[in-house]
Amino acid sequence: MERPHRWRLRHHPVCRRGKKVMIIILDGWGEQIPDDFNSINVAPTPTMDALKKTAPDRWRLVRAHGLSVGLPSDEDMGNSEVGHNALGAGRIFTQGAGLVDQALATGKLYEGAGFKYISSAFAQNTLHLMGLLSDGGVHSRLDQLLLLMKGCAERGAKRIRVHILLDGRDVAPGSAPKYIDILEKEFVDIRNMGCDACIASGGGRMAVTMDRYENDWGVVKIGWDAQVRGEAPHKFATAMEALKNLKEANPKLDDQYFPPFVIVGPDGNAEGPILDNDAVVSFNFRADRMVMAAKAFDLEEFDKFDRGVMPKIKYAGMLQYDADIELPKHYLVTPPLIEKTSGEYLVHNYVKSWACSETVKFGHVTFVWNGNRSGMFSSSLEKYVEIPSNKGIPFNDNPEMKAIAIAEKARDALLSGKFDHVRVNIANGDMVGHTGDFKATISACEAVDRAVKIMLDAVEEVKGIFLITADHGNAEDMVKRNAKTGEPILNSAGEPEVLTSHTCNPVPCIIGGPGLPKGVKFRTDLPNAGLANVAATFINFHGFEAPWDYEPTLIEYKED
Ligand SMILES: O=C(O)[C@H](O)COP(=O)(O)O
Ligand SMILES: [Mn+2]
Ligand SMILES: [Mn+2]
Repeated sequence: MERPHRWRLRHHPVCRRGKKVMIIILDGWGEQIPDDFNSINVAPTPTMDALKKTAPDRWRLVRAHGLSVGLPSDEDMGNSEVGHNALGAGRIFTQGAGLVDQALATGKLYEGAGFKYISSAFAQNTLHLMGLLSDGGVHSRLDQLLLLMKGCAERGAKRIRVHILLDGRDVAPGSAPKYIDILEKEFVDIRNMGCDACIASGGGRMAVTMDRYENDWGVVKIGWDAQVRGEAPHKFATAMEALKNLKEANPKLDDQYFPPFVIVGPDGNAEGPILDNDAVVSFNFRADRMVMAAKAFDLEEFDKFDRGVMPKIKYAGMLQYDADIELPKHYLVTPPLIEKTSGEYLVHNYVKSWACSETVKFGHVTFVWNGNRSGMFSSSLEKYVEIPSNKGIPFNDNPEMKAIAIAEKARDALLSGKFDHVRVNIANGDMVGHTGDFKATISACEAVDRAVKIMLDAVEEVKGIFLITADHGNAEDMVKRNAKTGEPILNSAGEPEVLTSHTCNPVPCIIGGPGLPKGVKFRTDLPNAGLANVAATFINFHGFEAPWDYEPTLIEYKED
């Protein structure tokens, strides 16, 4: 029998109400053997090192990848979306990757309203598929694209144009040709089915289309020009030729930063501009880096850049990227419904929250934390602060990013006495880790440690409680490793191969502060606990028992 839902939480037997609680999410900060390729190990991090000495009572590891965060398998590394969903919701939900897998395997994807909408264009017009071309499994998956393409061809698509975004961030730098090759081979089968298919445009994900949280609309505009108008500074006959030529011109160019290019036919005309009555599908399942493009494709009123003459298209997302604003209106797979998150419970129990990050992670600690929900639950009990990220500077050129500014704002929020729950995301370990620049990532970790110190000093001053954790690993491993020996894999020049992606490593979870009741420590009966166990833990720190359906708390109380 289902229990009647109640928002009001019971009082915790040991933790008292009214304590100031600081939640610090270190983005991309995992635990890995402390060798020379672990930037966190190499960086001077005195504050984090001192905390580790409190293990096992107040420092432990939690799982942040695979099944623990709702991904299809334990081979899947964690990511910010699934990590922050689990942290904020206190439960594990099957995430976009798995939902798309299921919808394709069962054929349900082709029965939904979204597919019906786009397929009405199949007989006479072109189907455009746009998204991240890799098997990283964070934003999209190549096998899903191939299945979708085939499914569409089987169901009458006559002309398919694929607009590719090169990865090199969730997968190895320089791996783009491998994925293009697989795609090109699939086109042969598709053409044999009577469907004319090819790549129409491309570019690196960080330079073209996949900006997030409105950091730089220019990135979306250059994608728009290439995809919709068939206009880009570089034109080539094939994507492979584009990669070869652009790399020759700039050998340091990484996949993720490739400029936009358009594929042209022998007549010099673009192979696949988006025209009236065409169908367009963005095949990324993850929302954050597709929301901006989805707005450009889906909204009638749009003023972020000049779209030129807007073609009348049928646009659908692989998922709906923002259910609150119904963006996009049409989609192929229904996203996970993540309700009754910790933020909503805190509001119902009159806990005042303050959340902050810099632009590139702001949505993680607000929108994603709240179960992919826009806005606040209560404008009187919550405040969200965004610190503008640097624009136009590679993250490895300024590895300090905004860590100190966030920490100082969090310190001030805590000391102001106006908030019970102060929550931040410190982005450096992740954003700089993704560049693969080892030296810069060491500086990033050093800055993170300084930021943590500022916030912990404030917790000390208000006699509060802190909880530090991370959403997934990244900075702790900068090289690809032999799965069996753990040794770095060397390239032909004898150098370790760079790892730009996240990892499958666990992340630390650390509790403390003068407000933590004596005798509260980590329990030892949850060795496989994951990020979803964190919410119950900080709800306890606010003086409440967690909701009954949340993953169990990490703490217990033992009198000495
Ligand atoms: O979008 C990105 O930057 C990467 O694909 C994943 O990083 P994130 O999950 O930490 O955002
Ligand atoms: Mn992250
Ligand atoms: Mn990341």
